[in-house]
Amino acid sequence: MIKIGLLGCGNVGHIIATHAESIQVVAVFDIIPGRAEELAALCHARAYTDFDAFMQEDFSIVVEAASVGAVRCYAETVLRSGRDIILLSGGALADVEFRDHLIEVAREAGKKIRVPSGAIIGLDNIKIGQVSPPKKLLLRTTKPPASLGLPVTTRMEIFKGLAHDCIKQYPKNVNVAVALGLAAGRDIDVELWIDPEAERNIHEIFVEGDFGDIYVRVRNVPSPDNPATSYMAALSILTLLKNLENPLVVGT
Ligand SMILES: NC(=O)C1=CN([C@@H]2O[C@H](COP(=O)(O)OP(=O)(O)OC[C@H]3O[C@@H](n4cnc5c(N)ncnc54)[C@H](OP(=O)(O)O)[C@@H]3O)[C@@H](O)[C@H]2O)C=CC1
Ligand SMILES: O=C([O-])CC(=O)C(=O)O
Repeated sequence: MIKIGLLGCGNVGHIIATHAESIQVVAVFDIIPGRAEELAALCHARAYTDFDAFMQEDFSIVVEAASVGAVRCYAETVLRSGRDIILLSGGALADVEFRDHLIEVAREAGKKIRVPSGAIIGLDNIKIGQVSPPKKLLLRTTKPPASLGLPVTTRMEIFKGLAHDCIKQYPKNVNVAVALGLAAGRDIDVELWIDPEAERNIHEIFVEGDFGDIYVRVRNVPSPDNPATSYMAALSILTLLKNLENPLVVGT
């Protein structure tokens, strides 16, 4: 059974810890002691607020479900310790210098950085962009005001530009945009909308290239404990973990 260390005991951490079937959550880490202890009790793991002590535990992979800042703080140490890491806050990799450094560390350590599909669909074949760059690659994300904590009463665009700039302003809402860009091999255009009529977190992907064109729309149910995070993001990690050791790999 794969043993994991869970970095982040919030909304996604709870879903992973309480739905894990083919994995064992050995240790959990959060900056807030009460959160770590409560989650550890739920999944029979050990709770840590000291990262170095957490890293002494016996697990082979760290699942990050915390924040962009946590990735910057801890990912390198995880890789250097000889563990793989799954990054839900993949927005941290929008910083090219940090990304290149982390990839080099992973290469030296012989370990993997995995960025799951998270709250979006289609990362597998967007990778064709790495061999045939798309002419257009746009993500239009629409969220209800609660997801962004903004008291907006009419639909409005709050960001238009490149993913690497958007993630700086909205690190809890557009990790998907950075993941899309990592898959496609280039930064992508992003529109972020806030809509009081929207009941779901909606991601629309528009791609045009030599292959033809794509339109994908995902209408995500917000997570029960964090409306900014779509429930699908937690399911995506659970699925990644379930398939880690499967000899049959489906999708590009
Ligand atoms: N790639 C994707 O598709 C998606 C990515 N995400 C990202 O996944 C992450 C987890 O989401 P979710 O579970 O809903 O978030 P939550 O805010 O519910 O939980 C995150 C937990 O991690 C803690 N935390 C944050 N930073 C650190 C740190 N440096 N060290 C230790 N603990 C830390 C938080 O504490 P505190 O509350 O004090 O900050 C909180 O307890 C977020 O970064 C989110 O933006 C979410 C959805 C989709
Ligand atoms: O959950 C979502 O819909 C997307 C999200 O928050 C993110 O990418 O950071």
